[in-house]
Amino acid sequence: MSPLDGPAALTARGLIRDFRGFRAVDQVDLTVAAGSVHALVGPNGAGKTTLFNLLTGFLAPTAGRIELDGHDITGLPPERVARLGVARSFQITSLFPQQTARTHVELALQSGTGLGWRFWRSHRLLERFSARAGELLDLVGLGDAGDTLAGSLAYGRKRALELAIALALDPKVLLLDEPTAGMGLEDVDRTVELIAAVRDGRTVVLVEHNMSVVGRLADAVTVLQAGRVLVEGPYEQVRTDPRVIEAYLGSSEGSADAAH
Ligand SMILES: Nc1ncnc2c1ncn2[C@@H]1O[C@H](COP(=O)(O)OP(=O)(O)OP(=O)(O)O)[C@@H](O)[C@H]1O
Repeated sequence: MSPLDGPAALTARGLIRDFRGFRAVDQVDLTVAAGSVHALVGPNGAGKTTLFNLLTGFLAPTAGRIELDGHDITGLPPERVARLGVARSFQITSLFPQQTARTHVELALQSGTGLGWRFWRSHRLLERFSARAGELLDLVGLGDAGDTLAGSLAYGRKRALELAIALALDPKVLLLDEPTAGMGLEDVDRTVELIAAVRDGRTVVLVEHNMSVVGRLADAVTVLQAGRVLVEGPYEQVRTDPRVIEAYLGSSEGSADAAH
């Protein structure tokens, strides 16, 4: 059975977000099936990041409702949303260049929220988490980099570290914001394999521009345009939808695959 036939993990109904009169997200309905990989795609400015921020509590909606496993989480602050099991990958800017990869994961494990570094503790306390931190580093392919300073990691490995930090929360729903952005082909392939490995037992929502990555990972795709849902459905159906091709290429020729 496809996860798309099962229950929803995350839903949005009539979601609206205005910025000083400008409607960035406009009446969005979204259903993310439990256990699925669900991609959010769309041209620049379509509202993907804003929607992501709404789903994780980083922004409050102007109107509408968000449910996690059927429970209303609308308007909850990001810490609460994270504790309920929704984690997002960190941006590289939130890594501490002078701390090791292992320390980052230990701190995320001990914070219990996956959100941050506000409860800085002693190294002795952190040691409690070192075995689990090692497992998570192994999982994302950083098993050999535990003692490496985050600032010295290559770009693709920094992104892998962000993923390990997000996974420290053991989230039910993992949100990944452009996980392959700025990567060379090799790192893209590694990241796709990594996401395929960590999706087991979880729901993954990803914003992704690279349609080949979407095709390899996503069960379902929501295409946004000008803040609205243009098309939603299984990947194979969405990629050949004339409205999607039009939105990406501005003509009915070609295919969404060309829109990297
Ligand atoms: N804080 C803000 N204040 C005002 N306008 C905003 C704000 N955040 C986003 N917007 C506007 O909302 C629209 C949607 O932006 P958003 O970043 O969500 O799009 P996106 O689909 O993620 O684009 P991209 O692919 O370029 O990241 C854009 O027109 C943007 O300028």
